[in-house]
Amino acid sequence: MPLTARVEAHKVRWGILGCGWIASVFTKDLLVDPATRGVYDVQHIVQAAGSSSSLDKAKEFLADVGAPDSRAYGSYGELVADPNVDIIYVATPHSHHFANALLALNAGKHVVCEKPFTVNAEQTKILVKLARAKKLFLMEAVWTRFFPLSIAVREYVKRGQIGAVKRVIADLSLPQAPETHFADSHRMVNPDLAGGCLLDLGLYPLTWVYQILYHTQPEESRKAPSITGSMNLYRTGVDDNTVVVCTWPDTIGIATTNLYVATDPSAIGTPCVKIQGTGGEIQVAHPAYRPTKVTVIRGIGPEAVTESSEFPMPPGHGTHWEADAAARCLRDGKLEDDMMPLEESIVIMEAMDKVREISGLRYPESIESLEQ
Ligand SMILES: NC(=O)C1=CN([C@@H]2O[C@H](COP(=O)(O)OP(=O)(O)OC[C@H]3O[C@@H](n4cnc5c(N)ncnc54)[C@H](OP(=O)(O)O)[C@@H]3O)[C@@H](O)[C@H]2O)C=CC1
Ligand SMILES: O=C1OC[C@@H](O)[C@H](O)[C@H]1O
Repeated sequence: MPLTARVEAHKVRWGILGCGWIASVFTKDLLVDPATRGVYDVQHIVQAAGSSSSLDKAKEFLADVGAPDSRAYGSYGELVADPNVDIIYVATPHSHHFANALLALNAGKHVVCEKPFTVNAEQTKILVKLARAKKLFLMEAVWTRFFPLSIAVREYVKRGQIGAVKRVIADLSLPQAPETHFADSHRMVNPDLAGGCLLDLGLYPLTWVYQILYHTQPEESRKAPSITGSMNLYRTGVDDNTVVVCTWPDTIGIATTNLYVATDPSAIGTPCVKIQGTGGEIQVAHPAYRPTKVTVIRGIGPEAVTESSEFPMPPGHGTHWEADAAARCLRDGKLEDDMMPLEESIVIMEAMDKVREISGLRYPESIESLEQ
């Protein structure tokens, strides 16, 4: 038994806001015994779930995920008012994150909010300011950052194992031609729900660009890059093909996303992230949001040494690591997590704002609104 097992685990009581697909994945992950991933210092309790549709939906959700005895609510307002809930997980469409996170913070709850944090950077800044004023924990749920694989890759880069990184190319393209995959009302392509591939999928290649080229820098010397980019717009007006170019003084990151082509067309684990240094390259196998394999190529040319490492997923889908990180912050009285700092969420939101501005993609005023 590990030494840490003797210390009582810190228990965190979660309230799930919105009973859709990712809420189900996340809640099931909360219910996985943390010991199965070597975690002994925190534990998760699914205290309650709230649905804006109906009480029955919340009850069915809880029964389906395996928490039938947890408290069900037929509104988000009732959920955030539950005194037995410590932290709210916001799992609604992009368009609703700002209002839902505000609701939870104003009710005095800590918040983990699904990606992208909000529709635009100004909304994120308002949430950050409010959370700080109320001394509440706040985090964007970019689960990939918390994977042991991501931590290892950041370490390789920091230790200079591939020399100076001169370029990161990252892609998340899923062949889901919207004409055949999504009704125009679906959250992926519906402007009223802040759809489009940049906010939904592009956030992952951007995550790779930033967690390598920005996050690995000492905090005090992190600088936002200059941003340019381009988009194709689908018939509903949201993007279905986007490129973001992030330029720092001595390195460049390119993040791409597309709803028609595939990063990994023959499903052989094609690299979705290429971290290219003066002394080699790190390749992360598709998919950028849930990778399990990394290849490090040391050297360049015939002498190069190639080594692949697998990072098998422990029981669960993989969103549990971000939950563990949030729980530790609550235990330690920290208001944000070092792996997904609030300032970095803002910088990435600003990059997405910039490309939307260049390409003329603006969502309806009601959801771009800063009104609280
Ligand atoms: N981390 C990850 O891997 C993933 C993250 N996501 C993110 O999670 C969020 C939700 O995505 P997903 O779970 O796929 O979406 P779903 O459509 O499956 O679920 C969203 C839920 O939000 C609630 N909701 C509130 N208002 C609306 C509205 N106007 N229209 C539709 N739903 C509404 C509904 O729950 P109720 O009726 O109970 O209130 C609905 O079930 C997005 O931000 C997305 O980017 C999505 C997939 C994977
Ligand atoms: O976050 C996500 O990751 C996986 C995708 O399939 C999904 O659309 C997206 O929201």
